Amino acid sequence: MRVDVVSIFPEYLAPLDLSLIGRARARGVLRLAVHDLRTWTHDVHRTVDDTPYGGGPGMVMRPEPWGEALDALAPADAAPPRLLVPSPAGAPFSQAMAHELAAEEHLLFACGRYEGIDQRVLEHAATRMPVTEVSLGDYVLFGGEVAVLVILEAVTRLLPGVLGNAGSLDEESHAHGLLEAPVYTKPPSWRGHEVPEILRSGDHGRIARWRRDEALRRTAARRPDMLAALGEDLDKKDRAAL
Ligand SMILES: Nc1c(O)cccc1[N+](=O)[O-]
Repeated sequence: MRVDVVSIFPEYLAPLDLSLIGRARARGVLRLAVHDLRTWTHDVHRTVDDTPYGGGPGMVMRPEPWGEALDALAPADAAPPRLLVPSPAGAPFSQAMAHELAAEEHLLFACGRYEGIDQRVLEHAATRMPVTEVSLGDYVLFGGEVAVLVILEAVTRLLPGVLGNAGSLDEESHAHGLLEAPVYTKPPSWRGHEVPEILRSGDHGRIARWRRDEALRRTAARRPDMLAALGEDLDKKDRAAL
């Protein structure tokens, strides 16, 4: 997978050199490049923003640098990337979207700052590539860079060969519409708290049932919306756990 990220703060994306993402890049599973939007400015001050039409607080990111950046990173003679614009006005990011993005050949992230990017940039881009505004949640950040780190971590870990133990993808939260069950390790007793006996029984069938029941109970308590979405997918044993 090829990923390009455009930002006025490229150093914000430095964590993408670390850990599993760093290793995925070193192994060529992920070809990632971070670009400074100011590369595509031509004035002495390398201006990327201006005052908003219609008045109001703050500044808006100018269309010209973005237009040239997208022209350079998504040339007309190449297969178009999927443009992702982190924004509080975007579609909610989810594990399902992470799987969808993990299947893409080329992702192009545009990190907005200030009050956002001139809307015409997204309109023009949509004439030649898929454009998705995506939101991490209903709160306000300084810009899109932090969202890119979150999205890229969720996507990269789904790429073949990135996780040492691909099986861990099966039981984690949101993998099957439920929150994951609690986890324990040694020692069996710690500060008066014991590991549930079932987990030390060696009975893998009962352990799997216990984990499913705990996941159901957690999801019912913390995310009833997720449980409701499962609806008919719950069987009699599942319903007995609730
Ligand atoms: N919430 C927010 C923002 O305020 C700015 C950029 C991106 C996001 N977001 O992805 O949620």
